[in-house]
Amino acid sequence: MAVSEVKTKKQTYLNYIDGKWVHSSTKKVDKSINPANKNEIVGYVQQSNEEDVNKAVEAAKKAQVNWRRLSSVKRGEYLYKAASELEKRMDEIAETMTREMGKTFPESKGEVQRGIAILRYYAGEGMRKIGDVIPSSDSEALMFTTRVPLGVVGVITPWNFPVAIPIWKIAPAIIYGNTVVFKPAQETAVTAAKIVECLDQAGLPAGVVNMVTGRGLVVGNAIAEHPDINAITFTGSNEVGKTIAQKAVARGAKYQLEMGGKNPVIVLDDADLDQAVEATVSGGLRSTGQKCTATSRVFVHSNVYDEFKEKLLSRVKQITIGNGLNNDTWMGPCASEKQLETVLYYIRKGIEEGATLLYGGNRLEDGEFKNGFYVQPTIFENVSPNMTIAREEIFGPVLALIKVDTLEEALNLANDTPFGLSASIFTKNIGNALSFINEIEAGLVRINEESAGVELQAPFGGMKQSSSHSREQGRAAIEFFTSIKTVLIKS
Ligand SMILES: NC(=O)c1ccc[n+]([C@@H]2O[C@H](COP(=O)([O-])OP(=O)(O)OC[C@H]3O[C@@H](n4cnc5c(N)ncnc54)[C@H](O)[C@@H]3O)[C@@H](O)[C@H]2O)c1
Ligand SMILES: O=CCCC(=O)C(=O)O
Repeated sequence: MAVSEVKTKKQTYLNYIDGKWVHSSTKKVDKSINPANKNEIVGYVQQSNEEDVNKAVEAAKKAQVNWRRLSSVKRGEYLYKAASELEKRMDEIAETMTREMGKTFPESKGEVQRGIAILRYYAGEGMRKIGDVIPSSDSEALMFTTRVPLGVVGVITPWNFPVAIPIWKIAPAIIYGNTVVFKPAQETAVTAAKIVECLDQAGLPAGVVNMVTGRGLVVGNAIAEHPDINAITFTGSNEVGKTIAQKAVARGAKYQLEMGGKNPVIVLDDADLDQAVEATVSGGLRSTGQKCTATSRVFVHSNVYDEFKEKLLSRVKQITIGNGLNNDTWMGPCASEKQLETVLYYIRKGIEEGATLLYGGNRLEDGEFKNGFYVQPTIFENVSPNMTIAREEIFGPVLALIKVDTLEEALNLANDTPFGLSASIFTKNIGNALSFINEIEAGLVRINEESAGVELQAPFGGMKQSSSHSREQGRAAIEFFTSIKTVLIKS
């Protein structure tokens, strides 16, 4: 909700433009609230407009030349310092993340640790090679490739990994010599401001990273359309991603999209069922199912279906739900009321379309849950491939069990989706594992491991409509954030 001229003891977080913390031109702020208790305000964040984006782009453009002329080794030193700043504030920032979007404190802390490791990884990247010598057909010539930054990069991020995703975009962008205009999800803009504080504390030159918070339709759109933003890296929904791609193409900007998933797990009859159950629960329900890599569809071989189902139900019944700051909470609330409504919509849809609700399905509203956006972990069976819950991304703690008789049937059904982000199989048979690796349409292929979880040094991204076919993280990031120059020198 927009609040004008708020007078409050809660901290108001500002935009960060040209090395300074500044109010937005609108003088309006949004409340960032705690999904575990909607009456708790975590902070106020700027509700910015196009004018603020213009100022940020101007600052980023001005900073770009000096930044790109600095050696990448020197640029890396700023990232090492930012990592140390983040490390000093690990608990505080993890707590803010839990308060702002609900994931449990240990998960938040793990994510901040991941952010620190990403910063250090890309700091080291400043010392790695950026080109190759290629033989020329002219024996008198030297031919090689080098890489140059793209210029100003727009970074647009979602709320579900409010530390890791911004850092895995901003760190490679700046190590390769780009400057950044960063627009975090408004739901987690306080956490984002704290990351930017760490970059500021690291002494990053003014204008290298700028942050403008606000609504997607206003600030995000202004970034997508700005003629001086040379590239946009976006993570979020398919709906928004596609509009950004169209706007980028229309003005010749480079773009990168990481979007949704409908991630399958296949459990064959030779699987270790305890391992498969644990991975399904962890991959599907941690972070309240709000990961693009979350398990959503579980294809179980008919020979072990009943046993798997019983084990799964008994494990899910042990899940403790509550405020993510409580030590004994395993699953926190949905990140927002909107997200809770989306999850409840899909649960209703599943029931209406004839799936069998095996467990959960309800909002929790009594006692400690009264003011939060809590939903039970939910399991459906008798889900047919054409049902909405088998086709659309839910982004909540909902699993659909589907019985199959063969690996081939499981693969056909698993691939029957527009998405292709992550996929797992549980089997002890190497032949089945190899068939899965070859046939599954997913960017992340996991054998006897949950569908969620990403290693920062490895390429990350999806096939089909889960991504724009590029990859983030690890060395793969260089492909998006730089342009290749092929140089030929002759005396
Ligand atoms: N593949 C991945 O790596 C990955 C990771 C995390 C989340 N996601 C996806 O993100 C979605 C959930 O996140 P969300 O609800 O924040 O997504 P979203 O698309 O609503 O928002 C993402 C970002 O885009 C901004 N935005 C919204 N409308 C915009 C517009 N018209 N123009 C420009 N920017 C706009 C938002 O303010 C936010 O910063 C899910 O679909 C999930 O699968 C994907
Ligand atoms: O939500 C998308 C990112 C997924 C991720 O980082 C993970 O699965 O750990």
